[in-house]
Amino acid sequence: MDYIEIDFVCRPHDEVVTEVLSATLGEIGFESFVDTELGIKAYIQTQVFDKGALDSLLSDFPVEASFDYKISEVEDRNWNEEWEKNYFQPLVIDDRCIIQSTFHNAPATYEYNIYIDPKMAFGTGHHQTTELMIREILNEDFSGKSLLDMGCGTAILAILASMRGADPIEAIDIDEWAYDNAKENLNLNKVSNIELKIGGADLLHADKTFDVILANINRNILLNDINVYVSVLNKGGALYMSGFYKEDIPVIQAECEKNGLLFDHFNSKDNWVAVKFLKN
Ligand SMILES: C[S@@+](CC[C@H](N)C(=O)[O-])C[C@H]1O[C@@H](n2cnc3c(N)ncnc32)[C@H](O)[C@@H]1O
Repeated sequence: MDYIEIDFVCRPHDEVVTEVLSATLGEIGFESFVDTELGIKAYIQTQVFDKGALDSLLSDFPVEASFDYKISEVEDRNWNEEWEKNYFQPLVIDDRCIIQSTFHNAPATYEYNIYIDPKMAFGTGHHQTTELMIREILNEDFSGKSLLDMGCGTAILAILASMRGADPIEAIDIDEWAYDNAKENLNLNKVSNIELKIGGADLLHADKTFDVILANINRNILLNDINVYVSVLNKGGALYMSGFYKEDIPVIQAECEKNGLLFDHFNSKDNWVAVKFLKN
């Protein structure tokens, strides 16, 4: 999948401006953000990028600030290598779970030892949303529950859910890179009860339903697809979602309630949230 990188110079360059900028860019499809000396770099899938939407966002920016930006295309391979070298270090969550790559040699002495070679796929645990979802999985009993990991990326959540007893599991991602990478990671972790598929919510049908659905994607895709997720969620089942900010909870909650779900709780980190809803 091709990505566009936008290098923003922010004036003033302070935490409020960069946080509001990444939050509002997230609303128009930007997926990841890296701090730089003068502002941030933001990444979006080429096919989702809309320059008009970006310019109107900047001209209506809610905080006193001005911006210069430079757009460039990012080659998959360079992005991947740079990212792996610079950002992916072994990560321990709650002293229970370690996520590392095969090129790390951290001790694998935790309750859950996960190996992820991320390539271009999203999901090493380092993004706040992945970490929040991991915490949700660590805190729930998934034994014997059928589970769907929608937007699986590296399949990190499905792999941990499998280690926590979920079975059977389906993991779906719209991105071919993610599919290929998830397949490698299932082999690396010797997990054999996860069926991988490429696609979106159109792959979900009422003849195959789940006790648990995990969906760490983004606000707009979730809002669009919640009704489909609910249609394949069993009675008494749980829908966990992340990929959006605290201020998005009311609109996500309204869509869930419209589809008959009940709010259970949310968790947050750096303004990102993971939420849990139940189907009665
Ligand atoms: C934020 S990443 C999450 C990856 C991983 N589940 C995690 O928690 O780290 C979102 C993933 O959703 C995928 N995705 C985007 N739109 C989707 C859609 N409509 N249906 C399914 N997957 C989608 C992306 O390709 C990406 O791998």
